[in-house]
Amino acid sequence: MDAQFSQPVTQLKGIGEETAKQLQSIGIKTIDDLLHHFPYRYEHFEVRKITDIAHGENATVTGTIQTEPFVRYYGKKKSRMTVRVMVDTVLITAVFFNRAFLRKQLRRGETITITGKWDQYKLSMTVNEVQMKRPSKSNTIQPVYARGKQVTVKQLRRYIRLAIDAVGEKVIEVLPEAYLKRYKLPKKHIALREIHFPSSKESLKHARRRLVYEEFLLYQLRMEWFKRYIRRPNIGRSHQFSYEAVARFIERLPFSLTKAQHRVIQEILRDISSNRKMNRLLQGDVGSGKTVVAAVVMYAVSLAKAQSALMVPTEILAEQHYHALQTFFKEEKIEIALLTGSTSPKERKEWKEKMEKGEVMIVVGTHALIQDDVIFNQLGLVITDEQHRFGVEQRRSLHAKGNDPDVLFMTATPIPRTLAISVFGDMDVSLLDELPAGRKPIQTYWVKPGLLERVLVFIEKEIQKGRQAYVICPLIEESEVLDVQNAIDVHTQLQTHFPHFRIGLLHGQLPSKEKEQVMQSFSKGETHILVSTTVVEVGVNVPNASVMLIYDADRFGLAQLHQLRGRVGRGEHQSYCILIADPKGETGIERMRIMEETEDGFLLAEKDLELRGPGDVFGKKQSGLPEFRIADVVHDHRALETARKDASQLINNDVFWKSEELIHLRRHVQKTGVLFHEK
Ligand SMILES: Nc1ncnc2c1ncn2[C@@H]1O[C@H](COP(=O)(O)OP(=O)(O)OP(=O)(O)O)[C@@H](O)[C@H]1O
Repeated sequence: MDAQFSQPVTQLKGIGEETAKQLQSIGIKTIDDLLHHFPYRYEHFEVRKITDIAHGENATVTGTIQTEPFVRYYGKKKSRMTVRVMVDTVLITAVFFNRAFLRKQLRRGETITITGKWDQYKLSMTVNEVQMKRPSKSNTIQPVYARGKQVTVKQLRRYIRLAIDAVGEKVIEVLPEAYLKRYKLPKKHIALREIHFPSSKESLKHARRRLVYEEFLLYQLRMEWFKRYIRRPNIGRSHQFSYEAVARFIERLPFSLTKAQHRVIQEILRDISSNRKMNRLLQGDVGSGKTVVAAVVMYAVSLAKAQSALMVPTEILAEQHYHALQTFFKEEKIEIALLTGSTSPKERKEWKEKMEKGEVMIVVGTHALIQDDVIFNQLGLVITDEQHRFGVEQRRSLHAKGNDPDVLFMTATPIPRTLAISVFGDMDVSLLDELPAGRKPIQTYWVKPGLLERVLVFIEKEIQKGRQAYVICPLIEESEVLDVQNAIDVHTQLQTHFPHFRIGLLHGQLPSKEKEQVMQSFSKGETHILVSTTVVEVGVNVPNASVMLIYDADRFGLAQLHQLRGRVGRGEHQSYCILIADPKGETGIERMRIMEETEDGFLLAEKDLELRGPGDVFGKKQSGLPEFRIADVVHDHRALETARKDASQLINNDVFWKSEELIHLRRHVQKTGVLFHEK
């Protein structure tokens, strides 16, 4: 970033063309690249007293060599070398495997520092690391770098040392003095030196803090700049409608809205009535009632004589939303269209004509909505539900159908707020953080597969009470490979077990019509149990269902389990989620426990992130999370939040555009080609 260091590495004394080539193989071209090639971990060598080290522990000691090395070879390459070393007042044996080449250096009387595994009974240490001297301090921390095939960590350390020494204090300080003071952050040149060659744990911590903050601040400044200035000329349509009419519509709904629903509706209505294009993310935990929010907003848009499109990822969901909207709009004279892959050509033609003429104000559909031949008369609002499932391309093409329509993304995937900001930083976020009144907490139990019989007895009782149950089996196709329960088998087993119950089977390979029928009959209460793959994960709403049984639960992400669990507890009945799993590792056990303990989707998502990393929560490819050089959006989320606030303050203050001190930040912001989000 700093102009003076954008020179090639060959400018450093000691780095020739050959080395430069090797460095290039790991993406290092300039001095600046070298400076910012941060260690991904550190090795800590803390010299300890031999008497303080427990048997089997890995530790570092220093001592004097007492004997000549003794080497024994096995075959051509293998060797075991021992040497006696006086450490403190204990004579120990240092054991080196396959390092006979060190023989000449291990001279009697020399001081060495060794790191390895201590055997208290044999008084020996199996050595991993050796330094032929006493360390200058009792505490040394060595950086470990990501390296290529051609460059070793040792070489990298040397080259980076060259770069650090060459630039010295000349590194440009991008952060304003006031910020350094406020957060007690070291200056850039100190932080760079300490991150590569820490003088203590403490100074390493501060160096990292500083670099993380800087990285986040620069990122957030670009986001804010984008939000305030780039987006500003993007003037959307101002939808004019009567707030009273909307209030009356809300009055007519079959239930009264929660406070959160009211608040979120206000936020969205304000957006659509302003002439700034809306770009908003509505996050609501499972069952928080997002559909009705969408209905109210679409109603308002229809009052403004514009059309709305509600795009959902599956046909089942499209059907369901369509039915829900019909109940909400039952007393209105507003026609609603349903457009999915299984809409008949005749119906499709009719709907399309009506949409083009502007006779249909609300359209619900799957990706069938975005085909080229679908033309809107006056598309004013696009709502996409579960946006993670749509590719950017699909969304873009729907937006393109309107004259810059307002956009609302709805998601039940609980993205922790900080992540939401880093992913969708250029969006406003609304939160539905309240469940409708009268919901009882879902009771979650984790059981081992051996207890299945008892679980089935329990399900039987619930069905006798008039309730229904879901049974989820993961992945129909890959059952052999992954050794998962096969939905078809489970369906057959259950039919044998419960001959008097009607049991439906739902999976992705069924023809759409059949899927729809299966879902409909479960929805109407005609089937008692629905055996399904994860197709029902998103959005399915059958309030009478009170049991969610999940096989092989440890194969799912927590966020996904939470989604599945959210299919029950949607009415007034006490509901249960039963997780069948036999996780082997600690993490797996921990995950099942967390599911038992918490029902808060956001907390779960944070836990999931901690345990598995963001890629796994959102699916590696579609995670869309920006990559940072040193910062970690999960672990450093506080810094991310601080940086976001600071960035917003800076950008909105005139001083930012004038101050001499802020020139470097300003330059950074104005660089183009950094806005990769949804543009
Ligand atoms: N304020 C309310 N009072 C009572 N019931 C409500 C309220 N809001 C929504 N509901 C009902 O709660 C159920 C869940 O609502 P909805 O399907 O919109 O949830 P959602 O937020 O889309 O959840 P998910 O992401 O799990 O699908 C529906 O049956 C809906 O009619």
